Amino acid sequence: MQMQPHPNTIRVIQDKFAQKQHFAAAGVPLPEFRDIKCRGCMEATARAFGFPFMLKSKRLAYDGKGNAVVRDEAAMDAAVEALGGYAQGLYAEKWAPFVKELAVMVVRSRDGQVVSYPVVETIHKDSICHVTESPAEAPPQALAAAQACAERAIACLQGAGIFGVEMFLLADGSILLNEVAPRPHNSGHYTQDGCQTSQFENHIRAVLGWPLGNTQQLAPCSIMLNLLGEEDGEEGVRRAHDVMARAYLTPGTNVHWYGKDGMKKGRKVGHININGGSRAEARARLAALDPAAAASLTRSSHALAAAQGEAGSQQPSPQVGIIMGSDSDLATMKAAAQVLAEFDIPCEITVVSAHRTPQRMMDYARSAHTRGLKAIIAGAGGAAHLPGMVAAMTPLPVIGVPVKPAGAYLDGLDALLSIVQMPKGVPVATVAIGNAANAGLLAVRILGAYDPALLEKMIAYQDGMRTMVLDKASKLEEQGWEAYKVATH
Ligand SMILES: Nc1cncn1[C@@H]1O[C@H](COP(=O)(O)O)[C@@H](O)[C@H]1O
Repeated sequence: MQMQPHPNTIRVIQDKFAQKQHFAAAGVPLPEFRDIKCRGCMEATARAFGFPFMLKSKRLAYDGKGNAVVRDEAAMDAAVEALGGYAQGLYAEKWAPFVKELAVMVVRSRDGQVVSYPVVETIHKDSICHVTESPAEAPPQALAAAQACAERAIACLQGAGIFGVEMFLLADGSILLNEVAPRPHNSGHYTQDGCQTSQFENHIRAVLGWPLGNTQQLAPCSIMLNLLGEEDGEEGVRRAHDVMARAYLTPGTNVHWYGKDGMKKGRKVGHININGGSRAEARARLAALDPAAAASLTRSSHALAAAQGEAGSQQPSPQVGIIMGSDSDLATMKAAAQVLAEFDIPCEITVVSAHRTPQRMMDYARSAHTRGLKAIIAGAGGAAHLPGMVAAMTPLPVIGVPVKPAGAYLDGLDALLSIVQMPKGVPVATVAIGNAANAGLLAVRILGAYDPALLEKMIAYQDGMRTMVLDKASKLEEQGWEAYKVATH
């Protein structure tokens, strides 16, 4: 016999205050909340929660609608009015100082079986979901807590179908449930191309009483980019089409265009799903479509690192990327890394070949600025196209190092000319053949222009160089040219 949904289900789900009371009774972690019926309730809430606190409409609230931040006493009446007055049905929630917003799609069968999808991070723009990334970048314990919280919340409801569970990740790694949407949800759109069974299929399966589908993610990282109208009318359509045109050129990418009538600023008109073989690859692909969206993920990574006390527990993020066409260039290129180490500048170093790994070069160049790099040092020998091609695809400064490979016929002149002869519009700062140390020093100067402490170190370095030359000059003058021995360095 198939179970029917409980007759109260719709009421409980649509009334968010009732829904939260229900979750609280089931022990789901929630921000503190209270019913708001009058001005006196608002004043009591302000005393209990302090400012700011959230005022929420019990019904019909989504995409930032039906929510108001109450920042101080003077803002109380305006917030109530903005949500339609006390008679509308309001409740207040204590402010949750979250590090990230997480979400889990949970599917519940008619007989109460609950299956969940991976935990995603959601990033909002003007209170509308803009980007999701799965799996969310968060400590494993926090991911497990979010998954358990979402499943527990949905298990205690009585409806069948798919539910979007939105949560807050706090700085101490704990989870609070924010909202539950009883329907396919934006934070589950990635499942269409990123998981074994999409949220839509699982919704139908659950409602019909069919077996629930496998929720496993197919790629190591899946990102969803919402296409939000950037402008009203034709200009908005043109801009959305520009993003889609780039998506069609980007591997691992699927475009979903809703074909809605008309275009309005801020309106959801489609979404793009991106799969990547790694988080870095998926983010690089996103950066090729929408650099600002990719930057929002980078900012979120930094916020998490800061919350975890990055200084003590983790490596600082690299400021300079050193790349080279082959590991055979390392003997030359390591001088750049040595200089950066001398100046305490964290760097990353790897092999990227313009000819042997062109896709890797594109991914690297396009994601570099979103990952927090400030400059790139690129070295190669022979037909050394790496620095120029990277410069074509990154807004960061690129310093080229012409390498003279062992046994080369042209003594590195081929590499020098390949790197230095860039067309107007795409600059590569080129150092002398084999002089990777100078590339390192130039990177230090670029960073130092905006970092007074680093600038001081550079001044000290130059002072040290001057003192060293003056010492040598006086020794040469003292000892005479016949006795003087040139120190090797
Ligand atoms: N131009 C280029 C593209 N891919 C590798 N190279 C360069 O080819 C030279 C020889 O590489 P290998 O030693 O791997 O044969 C290296 O200097 C390397 O930068």
